[in-house]
Amino acid sequence: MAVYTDITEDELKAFLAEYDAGNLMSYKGIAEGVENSNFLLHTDKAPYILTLYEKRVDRNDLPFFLGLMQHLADRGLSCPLPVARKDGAQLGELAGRPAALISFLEGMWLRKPEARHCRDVGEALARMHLAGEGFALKRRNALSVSGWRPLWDRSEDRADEVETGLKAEIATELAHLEAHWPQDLPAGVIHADLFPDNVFFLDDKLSGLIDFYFACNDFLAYDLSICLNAWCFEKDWSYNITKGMAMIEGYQSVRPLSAAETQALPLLCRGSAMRFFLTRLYDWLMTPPGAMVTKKDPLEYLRKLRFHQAVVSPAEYGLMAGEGA
Ligand SMILES: Nc1ncnc2c1ncn2[C@@H]1O[C@H](COP(=O)(O)OP(=O)(O)O)[C@@H](O)[C@H]1O
Ligand SMILES: N[C@@H](CCOP(=O)(O)O)C(=O)O
Repeated sequence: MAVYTDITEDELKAFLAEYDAGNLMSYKGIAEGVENSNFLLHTDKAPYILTLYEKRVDRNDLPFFLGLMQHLADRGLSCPLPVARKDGAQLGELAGRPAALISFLEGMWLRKPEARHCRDVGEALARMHLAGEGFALKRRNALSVSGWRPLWDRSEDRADEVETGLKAEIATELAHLEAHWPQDLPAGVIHADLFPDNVFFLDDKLSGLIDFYFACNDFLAYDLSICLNAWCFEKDWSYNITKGMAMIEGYQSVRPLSAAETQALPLLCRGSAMRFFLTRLYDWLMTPPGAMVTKKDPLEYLRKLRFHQAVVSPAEYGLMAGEGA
């Protein structure tokens, strides 16, 4: 559950008085999510999402996230929009936290995505990459290769509590990734967390993307590797090549991959598996018992990482022969 900060009706009414968003009729905390506190509000005008940004989100990054949603929506991408206050600001303060009112996006996330949904996600990801062009603000990816070691340093001593031998295995993999990480691939604004819970579908059609709070500038193909990891494995951690093929095909129908991106895909998939393994491991070890958040299993990403380590050709992800040439 992710409601870290509680709010009173009076506080909320005072916050809403700064907006032209109607009169409050009801509000409730949203259980899903990890990073921030989210509430669903109904006013006599519309439903809204209220997000209180918690300590892991740097206040200085908020203009990037909120500005990006606006930029993408202006270019036709379906995503939530920050609602401007009467004074024009997109950000206010509530219960001592930076807070924003966000438009409500209709739809639900898919618990059991199929290959055709993966195709839609690939296509939407590529559309997002194109729509991100020209966005003036920049944000470095703090969770790319240079960010992994500091994260690992904080967990490494206790890693074997999660699985015996983990400490040595991850140390070797991290050194490999640091030594071989690509230097020069097409880059731009990436979502960086486009997991199934961040993609909404309505009547079996993709209705929009949410949760831009890890968005940053990085290699575009790295974002695709994150989606392959998040969408194309089964519950037993086996890779579903039909889903992978559909996702890559959807992506390439909008933005074809270059030969360099295709060649880099296995390594990028290893890297993105490492990234989610490390953040999950850290949370797994550090979150106090009883915290109101559902911890995610780091071992899921260890199994995925091992799959990628055994990949010898990008074709194993479902790329057709000759693609990306
Ligand atoms: N704009 C939105 N429209 C509709 N529902 C939303 C919207 N933003 C968030 N939600 C709901 O809140 C949940 C948590 O939001 P999310 O942004 O993923 O949180 P976090 O950043 O804390 O992980 C989502 O799974 C969804 O149910
Ligand atoms: N997608 C990440 C965790 C971040 O969760 P979100 O609710 O912000 O999408 C993971 O699965 O480890």
